[in-house]
Amino acid sequence: MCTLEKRGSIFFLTLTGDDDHRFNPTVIGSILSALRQAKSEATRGSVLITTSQGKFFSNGFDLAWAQAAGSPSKSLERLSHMVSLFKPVVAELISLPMPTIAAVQGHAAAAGFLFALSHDYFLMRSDRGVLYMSEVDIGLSLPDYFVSTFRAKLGSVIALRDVLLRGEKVKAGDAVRLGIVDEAHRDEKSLAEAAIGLGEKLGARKWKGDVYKEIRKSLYPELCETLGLGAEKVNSSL
Ligand SMILES: CCCCCCCCCCCCC/C=C/C(=O)SCCNC(=O)CCNC(=O)[C@H](O)C(C)(C)COP(=O)(O)OP(=O)(O)OC[C@H]1O[C@@H](n2cnc3c(N)ncnc32)[C@H](O)[C@@H]1OP(=O)(O)O
Repeated sequence: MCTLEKRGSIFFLTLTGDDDHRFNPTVIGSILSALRQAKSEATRGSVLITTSQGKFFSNGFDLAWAQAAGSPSKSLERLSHMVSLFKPVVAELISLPMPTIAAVQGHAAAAGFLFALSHDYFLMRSDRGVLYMSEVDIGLSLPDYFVSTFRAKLGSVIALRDVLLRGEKVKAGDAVRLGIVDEAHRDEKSLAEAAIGLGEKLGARKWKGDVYKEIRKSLYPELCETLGLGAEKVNSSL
């Protein structure tokens, strides 16, 4: 499950527990509620930092839950259901009226990688954890919003190929080199310190949340179309 706590101007969304933080309908629902709570409480200077406890940031959708459906067709229905449920999570992050930071302290695979990548800033520890899009290895196609997010966020065709078409397990140093991750930090403590430091620096700018989110959305027109996010009126003021 996840928790949301506010310390100063920073909202901390944490996937709790020492499991691999698989996304099933219950977990997805709790993440969505947390994001909507942060949105409702947002003020100028608010920032979101998302992290997890333990060895995993998230290992993606809960395939065991899908496979427990009792038949291949029902398993696919459950998987398709998770795909549909998770799309609003990405949409909330892309339209959240505050800067967002993913502090990835462990493995981020498949939908877990997508979750991290849906944040504005992506920080990772370098001593543990890999980024891995396993779909090509496990024979699953990629939903449209997965592809749109990666195409929006990864500027390099080499990175897109290595991650999505080659299923590379990418460590932090290589992820920085490929332009996937902003910063690699030697361990969990320095990662947390860096994420909070960045959050405080961004929060101090006191940006207007509705302007911030509309500028963010304007950067990713294909992704916003896939997510069904239209442009919204901004109350600009001088
Ligand atoms: C109605 C029907 C309509 C049809 C609809 C159909 C729908 C179709 C759409 C399908 C949906 C597609 C989208 C799917 C999304 C999903 O999320 S599906 C779920 C996918 N998830 C997975 O596949 C899980 C993938 N995870 C893994 O494979 C592993 O967990 C892992 C991430 C690779 C981690 O493996 P693990 O063995 O646990 O790793 P470790 O033991 O921690 O590490 C391995 C070794 O590497 C060393 N290491 C780790 N990190 C580092 C580092 N940063 N630096 C150095 N070394 C590192 C670690 O120490 C280990 O080394 P050894 O100890 O020496 O082995």
